[in-house]
Amino acid sequence: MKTICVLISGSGTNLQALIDACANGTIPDTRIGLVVSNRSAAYGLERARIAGIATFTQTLKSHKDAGKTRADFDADLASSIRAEFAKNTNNAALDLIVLAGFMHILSPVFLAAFETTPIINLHPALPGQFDGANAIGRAYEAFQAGVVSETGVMVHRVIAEVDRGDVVLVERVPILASDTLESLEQRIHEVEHGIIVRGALAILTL
Ligand SMILES: Nc1nc2c(c(=O)[nH]1)N[C@@H](CN(C=O)c1ccc(C(=O)N[C@@H](CCC(=O)O)C(=O)O)cc1)CN2
Ligand SMILES: NCC(=O)N[C@@H]1O[C@H](COP(=O)([O-])[O-])[C@@H](O)[C@H]1O
Repeated sequence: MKTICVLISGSGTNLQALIDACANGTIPDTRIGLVVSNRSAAYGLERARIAGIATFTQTLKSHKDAGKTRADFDADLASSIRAEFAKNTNNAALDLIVLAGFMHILSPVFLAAFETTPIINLHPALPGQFDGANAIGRAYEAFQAGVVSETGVMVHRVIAEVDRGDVVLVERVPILASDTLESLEQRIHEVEHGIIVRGALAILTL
């Protein structure tokens, strides 16, 4: 049995895709041992609770209010993940960390704490294009400006440089002249829900 940890910040539709894939065997012999959010209002936390998955929340605001730095946040996040994961999985091995819409840039402090655990991220852009937040909106604007003719979604390994880790999987997504930002977002989200499952499976079966 493989055991994974999923980090989220929002609605958790990609988390739900992973929950469903583990439940229906698309990702065989695998369970999600812990869901972690940096936002207490993330609906993905409710999705986890409905699925009977342990959750943990740590917000940057709470650390800043306590006079702590981003480095403190990342160090505390790493140690909390290890402790909460062990507590909720009976000390299972942590086989994979998946960033599923996790909107916090992880520092080398965090990455060093998990140097033997693969960490992957879902990013709604093609490699080398639109790194960072709001990638879909920037791709849409670039299309309107005639700079790009398509966009995509990738799953990549997480390194210190944001969205520049080795690509695990990538899928191109067309942008249509008739597209609104909302229709493009919908098309991209549908691709995300598949590629995040295939990306996790690719790493778990190495
Ligand atoms: N070290 C890494 N950390 C993260 C990566 C990565 O590749 N390396 N991927 C991101 C996910 N992501 C894009 O895929 C991303 C998310 C958020 C941001 C960002 O600018 N975050 C701001 C806060 C934004 C907010 O709270 O709304 C910040 O961290 O200050 C950039 C890229 C996850 N982390
Ligand atoms: N840089 C990463 C990034 O921008 N991720 C974005 O966060 C959303 C999370 O949705 P979800 O909470 O419904 O899974 C995803 O749709 C993805 O586009």
